[in-house]
Amino acid sequence: MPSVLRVALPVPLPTLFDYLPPTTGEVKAGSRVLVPFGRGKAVGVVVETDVPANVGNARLKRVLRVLDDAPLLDEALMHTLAWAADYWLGAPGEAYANALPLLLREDKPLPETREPVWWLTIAGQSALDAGSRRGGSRALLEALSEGPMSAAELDTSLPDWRAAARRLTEAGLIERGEQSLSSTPGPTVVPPVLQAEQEAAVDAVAQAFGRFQPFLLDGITGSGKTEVYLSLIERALAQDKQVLLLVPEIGLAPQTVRRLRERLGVPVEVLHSNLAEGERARAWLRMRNGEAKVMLGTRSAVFTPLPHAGLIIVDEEHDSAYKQQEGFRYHARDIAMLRGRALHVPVLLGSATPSLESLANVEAGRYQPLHLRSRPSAAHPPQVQIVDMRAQRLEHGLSPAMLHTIGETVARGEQVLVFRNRRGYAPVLLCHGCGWHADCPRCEHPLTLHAAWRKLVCHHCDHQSAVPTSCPVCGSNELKPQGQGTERLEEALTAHFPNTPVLRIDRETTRRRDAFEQLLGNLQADAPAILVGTQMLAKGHDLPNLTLVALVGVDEGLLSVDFRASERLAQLVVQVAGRAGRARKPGRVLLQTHHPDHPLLHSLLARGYGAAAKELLAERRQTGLPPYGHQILLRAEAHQRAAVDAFLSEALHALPDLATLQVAGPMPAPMPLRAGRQRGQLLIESTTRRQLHAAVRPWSLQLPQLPSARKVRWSLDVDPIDLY
Ligand SMILES: Nc1ncnc2c1ncn2[C@@H]1O[C@H](COP(=O)(O)OP(=O)(O)OP(=O)(O)O)[C@@H](O)[C@H]1O
Ligand SMILES: [Zn+2]
Repeated sequence: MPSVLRVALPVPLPTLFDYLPPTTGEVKAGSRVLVPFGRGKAVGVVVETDVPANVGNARLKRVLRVLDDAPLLDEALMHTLAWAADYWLGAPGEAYANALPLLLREDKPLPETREPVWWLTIAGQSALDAGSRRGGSRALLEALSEGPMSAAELDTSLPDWRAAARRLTEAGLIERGEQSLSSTPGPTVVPPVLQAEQEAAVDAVAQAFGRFQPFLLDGITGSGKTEVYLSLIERALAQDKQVLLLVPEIGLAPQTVRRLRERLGVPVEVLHSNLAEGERARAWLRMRNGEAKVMLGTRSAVFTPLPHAGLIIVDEEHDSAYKQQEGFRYHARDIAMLRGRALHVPVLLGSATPSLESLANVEAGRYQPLHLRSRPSAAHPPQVQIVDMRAQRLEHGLSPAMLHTIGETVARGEQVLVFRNRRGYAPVLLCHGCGWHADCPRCEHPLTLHAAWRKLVCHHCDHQSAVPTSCPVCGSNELKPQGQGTERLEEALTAHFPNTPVLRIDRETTRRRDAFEQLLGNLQADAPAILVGTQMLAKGHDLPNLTLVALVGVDEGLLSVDFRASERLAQLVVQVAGRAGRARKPGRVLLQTHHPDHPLLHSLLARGYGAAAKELLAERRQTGLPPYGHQILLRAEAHQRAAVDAFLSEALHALPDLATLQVAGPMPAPMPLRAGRQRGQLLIESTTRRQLHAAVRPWSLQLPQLPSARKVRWSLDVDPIDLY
């Protein structure tokens, strides 16, 4: 057998591919290579070198070109990726592809790591003096008249600058060049003096520098977790080490970047899906080269190379955004742990509402707990009060008590957050004559009415249709919106409080880049306002004049069949409530419900998240559910129900019949039809992870060979967080 290179290619197949090495030169694991693949070419990552081939000589092809002289992915990262691909039972090639920004998965030279900057040309200066340009172009000329600016700077000061930059570059009025990052000013903000508990947390983590140790920083909302991160980042920087800070959402990034830049006085790299590909690749490479020290990013940033690793931080570690829901279905919190272990650095998870998984890890002694129990800048965390909605006359879903308190708050000149986790005007359009309601034809789920768009929209598959003027069944024209979405609440609150600005913040109003920041920027710090929004508003924002949080319509979470629904609801309630009273003014939280006696609400409100989480954990232990039991979910979908059933039953037959495995299904998915596809699943559980993997790993390789596998789309989800 000839010795070959084993290469990961970005295809959804459970294998690596063998290629003959190039005729000259040496290739190292972690380097990218261009190889012939199918009828074309592909860029892959060399996983192993000098291994005996798995296939016969005749079928082996030779690598076309080696793209990297030195490995792009270092040994520690390669090791983590191999482990992760095996654990999540993904296609290994997809795991390696996830680790690289898109631009680095192409057959192109590595981009320059210096940041592009724009400056005025002489012609540009004259155009500005002559006042010959208007609008965005003029704004950009004016901004650059002060001196060159980088993309990142322009992003913060002139959100819509890109189109103008293109026009002005073409007209020769501005020019693009590159500048290295050394010219960042030092810190501009003085850190607060840490409180004793913050200090203790910082010391504990700092003492673990240089070795792997997981920590869970369990600190109430507003307790200063971010200050703990900042102080630790400073300590790591003082030792010339790199830090990776993960946040769950892009929405949190701009605020946090600003806070980091002001405090640390070093360049802070950013990596999230809203960036241009070039910027993502540059940020990744600057960390890889060691030029940059701090990386702030969302889920996929967990793969950032850290040649001088000092610390990994996962903020809001309970957030489900850390789980990738397609392709390589990894969990970034778990990858962070793997990386910490491989790099010998501490990993700090932080949350006001830790996941039950992390709490169980503390209980088992695997994670060291750290606590922050008070708010340094406020007297008390806000109290949550229940508003019983039963038998109340509701005005667009708002009870009189709720409206009254909102009125009092804005009359004092303070701000209110009305939380409703549903976009649109109303979740259902119902015929008052016969009871018909508008359903998505592709999902058989109610369509959401969007009043401003005059459309019915499916929130599961995006199917859209016109709003009927009369009922298609009985012809009645009494079609009534049922229930409230944020759009309807905005309308109702605007009508009820005509003199107070009402701002809606949800996926629709924040579609544009930076819209979220701008909306919040429009809030005057000392003036009254009502914010209406979805969970985008649940976390990470500090609005000092916000003193009332009103939660409406969280009852769905109390009634859900998903075993994680209670945990999610508890987290959401506590996080949203945490937005109230963060500065000196005391905060209040009202929760409006039809189930005032629900046990979860009771323990949550009477004894707090920690106590509620303990009860939920006890239930999970009793029922053998995660984190005490372990699950792998096989999902399948097809246009025909019969194809789904056939595949799942063949899959079930192929599964070894072991006493250590419990199998549920085949069964329809909780949402049996979605976007016109029939969906089904098979849930495999075991009390030990090892046994579960030992059984499922060989089985997963059999699945593509099953006769019915070609007729369905299927996927395996290890530790699924959504069973739908
Ligand atoms: N030691 C301190 N002294 C004074 N103010 C502090 C101190 N630590 C934090 N703060 C302030 O308290 C507020 C909340 O802090 P921070 O944003 O770090 O909390 P957090 O725990 O990350 O919040 P959340 O989880 O709710 O987003 C901020 O305005 C911060 O500047
Ligand atoms: Zn649909």
